[in-house]
Amino acid sequence: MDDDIPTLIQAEPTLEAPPLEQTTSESYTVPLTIICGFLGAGKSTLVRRILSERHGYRIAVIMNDFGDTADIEAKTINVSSPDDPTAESTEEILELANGCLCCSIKDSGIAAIEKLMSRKGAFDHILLETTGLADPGPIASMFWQNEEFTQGLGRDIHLDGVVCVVDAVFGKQQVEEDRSVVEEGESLRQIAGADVVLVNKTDLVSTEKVEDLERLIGQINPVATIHRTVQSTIDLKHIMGIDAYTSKAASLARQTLGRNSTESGDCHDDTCQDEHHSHFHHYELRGISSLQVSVPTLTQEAFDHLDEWIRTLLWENRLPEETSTSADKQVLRCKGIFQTDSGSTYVLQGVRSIYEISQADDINPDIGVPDSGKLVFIGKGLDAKVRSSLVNVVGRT
Ligand SMILES: Nc1nc2c(ncn2[C@@H]2O[C@H](COP(=O)(O)OP(=O)(O)OP(=O)(O)O)[C@@H](O)[C@H]2O)c(=O)[nH]1
Repeated sequence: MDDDIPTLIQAEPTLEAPPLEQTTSESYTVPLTIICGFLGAGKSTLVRRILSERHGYRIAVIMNDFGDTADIEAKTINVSSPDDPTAESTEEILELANGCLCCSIKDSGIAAIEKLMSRKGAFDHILLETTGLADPGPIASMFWQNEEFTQGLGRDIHLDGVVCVVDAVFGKQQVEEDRSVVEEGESLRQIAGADVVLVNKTDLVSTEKVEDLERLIGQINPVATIHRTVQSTIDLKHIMGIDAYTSKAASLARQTLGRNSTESGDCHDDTCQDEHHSHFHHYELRGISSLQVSVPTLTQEAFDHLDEWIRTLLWENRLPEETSTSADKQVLRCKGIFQTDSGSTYVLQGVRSIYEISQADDINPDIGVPDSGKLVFIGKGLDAKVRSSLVNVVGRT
């Protein structure tokens, strides 16, 4: 494949779209959204819509190949390099009629993104479509808090969120029957790693079936926002600019974590025996489950213990009180919001072994201070022992 970058003609947005978060400062980085989803769930439909609709956003879409865009009219197909116009045609980047760019990722994702970034300014947001079988975790951690990445491409890009498209017709069956990997299905990992889940093809099933699937998704991933879609039609503000990996997401974190606690009946009492309350519904599928614990205001000492607890579990696959590591314990995603007695609010974000606890800097006074914090861990082997260990740590106030 030719390494040169084709010339692009800069296009203005066709419609006035709400501005995506952007500043003119040098430190501005382009948000990147990862789109994953079950086979046949509607990922290409979503991408095709984004590439052809007059939504007014300038989005660069990176996809596995251009096959899916064959029926989309490209405004310009740039096949030669500005430095070497005789260079062989590669069709690496297409500019589409609505101002979006489409970039192939046939060989290496990073190479495609590097090429794309030389066009920074021609687009405001990157969508990266993964194959139907991809687990988004390793891809997300490549773009988030990865030192090598941060020193290179990461200067220009930040991870905005992970969107998973789920088939409303076969979603439940796919989750329950997926045995592409022994013991742990990829579809489970896709839901576990998502910040937003689109339950697509809701035109084909009853409301009861959609609700049933949403319950299942909520049990696997209690912190993801779920939207119902037909033909993957969604207001793009729900999947872009969600800023799911920064402390700016405090309001969002509070919404999703708070929402879950109301909907699932979590009473914030870890000793509660009420079987209707979510923390006693230990839902587990092929070892993957979620663990939710409410957190009182923490002292600095308890904060330090919590940090150590998270570090030990994520990095060493064990609890601090255990001596041996266990491959059966693995955190795929964690999220949380809590306060300390110094009056600060902190947001926890984690993807696999990488995590960050950052001070929330956008507390919206209208939302108010939560009466209780919350931590959510999604992964393997998060059983009652792990739960009581965590409760013990955050209880040391
Ligand atoms: N009835 C109905 N059909 C849909 C909907 N969304 C997508 N489809 C159809 O479902 C089929 C699969 O959609 P795609 O968008 O290709 O799915 P995909 O996730 O990209 O598939 P893979 O790339 O093979 O994993 C296509 O025939 C779509 O037209 C929907 O909301 N309702």
